[in-house]
Amino acid sequence: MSCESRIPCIDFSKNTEDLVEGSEGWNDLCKQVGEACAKFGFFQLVYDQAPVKLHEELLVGMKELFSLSDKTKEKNVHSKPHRKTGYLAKIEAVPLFESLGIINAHILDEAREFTDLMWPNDNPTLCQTIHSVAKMLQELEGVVRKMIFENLGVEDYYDSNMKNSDNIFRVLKYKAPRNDESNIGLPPHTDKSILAILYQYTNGLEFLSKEGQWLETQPGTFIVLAGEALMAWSNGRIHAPTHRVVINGEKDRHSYAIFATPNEGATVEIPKELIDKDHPLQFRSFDYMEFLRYLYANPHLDNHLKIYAGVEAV
Ligand SMILES: O=C(O)CCC(=O)C(=O)O
Ligand SMILES: [Fe+2]
Repeated sequence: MSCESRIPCIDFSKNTEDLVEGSEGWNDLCKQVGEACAKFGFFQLVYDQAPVKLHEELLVGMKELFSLSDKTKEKNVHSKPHRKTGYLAKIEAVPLFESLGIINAHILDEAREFTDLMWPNDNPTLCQTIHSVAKMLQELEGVVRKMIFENLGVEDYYDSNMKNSDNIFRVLKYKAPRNDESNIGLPPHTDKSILAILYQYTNGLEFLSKEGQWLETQPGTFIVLAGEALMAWSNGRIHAPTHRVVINGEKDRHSYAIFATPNEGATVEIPKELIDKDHPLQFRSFDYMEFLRYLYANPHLDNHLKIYAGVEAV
């Protein structure tokens, strides 16, 4: 799989040894991942170990899922304050967009709870598919996070950081716009999560480069992107990129993603090792769920994190 040349592309499949911690390949990947996350905040990830069949099965299941009645999909109520764990649709600002989120679907019982809710008569195939994909992405996210921490020299924080996070697996659908509708599937935004790993079946996801250009990504590879929780935690060393979704063509667009986020009660606190004369403290410690509550209570604001937890330079 080739990548757009202006976008960092990191190959995890070249050699299985590369994913063995401490190997030469691992150290090289840590550097590539760390640099891409600092400079761009995202990269395309080649990971051939992901069976093509799994993406195809999930797409079939996703279409089945989205064709259920609204009443059924609305049963997937979000766990507060994470709106993204529930059913999101019919939002005025994003009329083409629809999504269903499941918290910790890498745990089989959680995936089953979701499919049982949608299909009281069972859908064991989709339950298994969701679980397998979420598990693969959850593991992959853990590897990427470890590489970032190693590259920043703060790997001692890795275990507690992982322990204090959850993941949200989401399937997303964007209706093809009618002639009189805008083709913006999701307007420009930054994610509030730690890291997301996303797969798009058709193109449409675009990133704003630091130079102000929109960069298109290709379908068929995983895309890793950093969110504001990681940007803040890293004292601004990791970039949380602005991105948007544009619907090209006349077909509905589907994607799926895992979003790692701090869990209930978790505090985002910058490690002391990442604060120095050249990198003064940018954010005070904050409770992540409280931040989300603030965010949802103030939808009219921009730059929530800076206002909520930013430390003025002295
Ligand atoms: O569907 C996509 O490609 C992107 C979704 C996204 O950016 C989000 O859910 O935050
Ligand atoms: Fe996003």
